Amino acid sequence: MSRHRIVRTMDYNDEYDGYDDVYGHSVDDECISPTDAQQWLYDRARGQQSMSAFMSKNKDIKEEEEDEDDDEAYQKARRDSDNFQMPVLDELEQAQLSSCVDEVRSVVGDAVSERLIVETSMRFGYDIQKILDEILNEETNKNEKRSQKFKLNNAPTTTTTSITKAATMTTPKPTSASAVTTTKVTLSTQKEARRGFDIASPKTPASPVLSGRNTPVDVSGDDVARNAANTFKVSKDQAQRNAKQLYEKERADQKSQFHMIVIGHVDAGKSTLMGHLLYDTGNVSQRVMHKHEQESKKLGKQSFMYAWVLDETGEERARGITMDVGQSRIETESKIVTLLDAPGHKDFIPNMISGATQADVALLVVDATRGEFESGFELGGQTREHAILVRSLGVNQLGVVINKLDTVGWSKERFTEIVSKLKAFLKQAGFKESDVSFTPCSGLTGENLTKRAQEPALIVWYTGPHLLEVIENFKIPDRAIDRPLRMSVSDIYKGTSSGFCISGRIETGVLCVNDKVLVGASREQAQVKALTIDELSQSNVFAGDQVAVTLAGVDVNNITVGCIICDPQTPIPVTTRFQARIIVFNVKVPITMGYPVLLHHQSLIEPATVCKLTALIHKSTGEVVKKKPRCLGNNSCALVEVETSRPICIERYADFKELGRIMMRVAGVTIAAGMVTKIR
Ligand SMILES: Nc1nc2c(ncn2[C@@H]2O[C@H](COP(=O)(O)OP(=O)(O)OP(=O)(O)O)[C@@H](O)[C@H]2O)c(=O)[nH]1
Repeated sequence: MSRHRIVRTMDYNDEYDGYDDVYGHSVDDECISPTDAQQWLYDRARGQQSMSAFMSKNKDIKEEEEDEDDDEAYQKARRDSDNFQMPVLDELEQAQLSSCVDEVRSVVGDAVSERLIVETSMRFGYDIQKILDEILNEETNKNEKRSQKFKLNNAPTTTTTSITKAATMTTPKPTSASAVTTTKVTLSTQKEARRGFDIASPKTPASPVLSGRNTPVDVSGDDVARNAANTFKVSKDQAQRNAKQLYEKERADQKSQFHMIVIGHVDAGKSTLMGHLLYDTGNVSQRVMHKHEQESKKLGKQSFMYAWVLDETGEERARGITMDVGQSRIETESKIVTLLDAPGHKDFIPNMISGATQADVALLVVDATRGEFESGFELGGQTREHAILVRSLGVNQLGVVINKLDTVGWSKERFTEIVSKLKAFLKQAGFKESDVSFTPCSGLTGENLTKRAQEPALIVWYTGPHLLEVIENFKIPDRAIDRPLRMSVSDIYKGTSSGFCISGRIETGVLCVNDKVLVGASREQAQVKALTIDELSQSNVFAGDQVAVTLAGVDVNNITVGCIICDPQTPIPVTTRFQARIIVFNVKVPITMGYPVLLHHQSLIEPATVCKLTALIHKSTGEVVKKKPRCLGNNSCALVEVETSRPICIERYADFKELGRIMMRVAGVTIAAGMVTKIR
């Protein structure tokens, strides 16, 4: 079984709309994630040997100087707050008011008086958007006046920095004494001023969430212009090729293929289920299975013997969790299915996303054990987040596996309870009822995997298909074979012959040996020397295929994971700025202008900022509800502009659905998903 970053296809006909209503509830997580903790907490393991050493290293940090005007404003706000008497309200209004005050405070910090927040909240009927608008506008006006006064007083020597600084307010400071980072909302009237806080670039090391990923090489505008100015000559054969005809000729008599990702909360039993399925379908020999059994027994981990088929690394086996996407293949009567076993632990969600970008369909595995389903689904687990992520990435067929039913005595009631909860959620998440199935099974005992149910307690109420039939019944998504070539690179490695290899998925079009292609944002030209699928040499590969390509004529340093290979005759746009329609679903601090994020696009992870909030839009109708909102909270739908630190290859969703989807993550949490509407 191999392990790598794999492939995806999707149903191009299906629209993105209609599943966004649930985003607000999707990925709640009350606990602090390890990545958050890293940001805020003192950590001995990070080389801070002792608290005294830590303190002495940091003793030179100067307290931030406050501008006199800021100080004056702050003192005024304090006096105002100190003298303010809370109005007498009934219980309900009191609760509305205090939650409003808390939320406003989390955006504006301490520099605004309690009186102003309370009065504005009551004036605007506790509508948080209007209240923030009013308060922030008022502050901006004040700052404008202040900076004009400042300009008059300092007319000849005014500098941008001094004005920006005069108008800076600090937003919620972490309560931990050891916290060293401050989040800022800048109310400057200067256009070029940015709001937000710095995040580590993925270039900086070694968080597990970024492992194995590269960001694009730094491409200067000159390089792009020079390469774009080149005229790319392709052969007559490449220029005039009829991709559909070629596909018919080559693939008509072959079994259709698709990629299936297996997702779900940690320990739901995904690897065990897939390992057992592979064994029962004859894809794992008895000898190998016996070896896993003996070795896992020695370590006292026999219950993981099937999981070991896909969890191949020592660390995964020792920890009993999947860390990267494991890949394998099964053949059914009419189909060849590539299985992608995703990690369930939230620290490895970027790996799961990378796998999901390559999947055509998904199996969502849930643990039926009492308490376990609830912690995966209701208590901030990954069941919801995974389902929403795969849907955001275009997967629209979902097989739900109600697993470990042996732990609840094959109870029909438990099965029905779980199905009804998931049905409602998945519908809101945008899955059509007809594209979702529910199958009871046990990955450990093998019940209902490849044979119809045998277990007496199950057959009394279940007569439906077994898991292999469910997989067999997935519809093959349309392949965009007659579109221009786009291939997203998910891995780069040294080939056996000359040149080097890239692997990834052909998103659209066709690619043939000897074709000329453009590589990544630098648009350097390269030639295809060889093509393989599952190590078998090919002359032509098509949309939907996961391939390895040997390239020549290009500098390996100009290719990175996440970059796109395209057709020289219709190159992919390269940009640092684009507009997207996003749905915000899990932000601790509302998104304001300058909000830093990690942008996920296919396998690319790139630091970016939300540089403009263009409009709040209605989730269902798409109408503009409000132009230029000041901030975006959970569950809001908006048009925003995103700026990346380096040029990236991206498409509009309307042109290439498969390359027009994005996701934004902050501190290990997915905060928004959306689609690209304009490229600047
Ligand atoms: N009783 C019972 N236990 C199961 C079943 N399936 C898996 N398990 C146990 O659940 C534990 C976790 O199984 P895994 O297959 O590693 O779970 P996973 O979802 O792949 O875990 P991650 O990939 O790390 O998220 C192991 O101890 C399995 O033996 C089942 O159907 N019944």
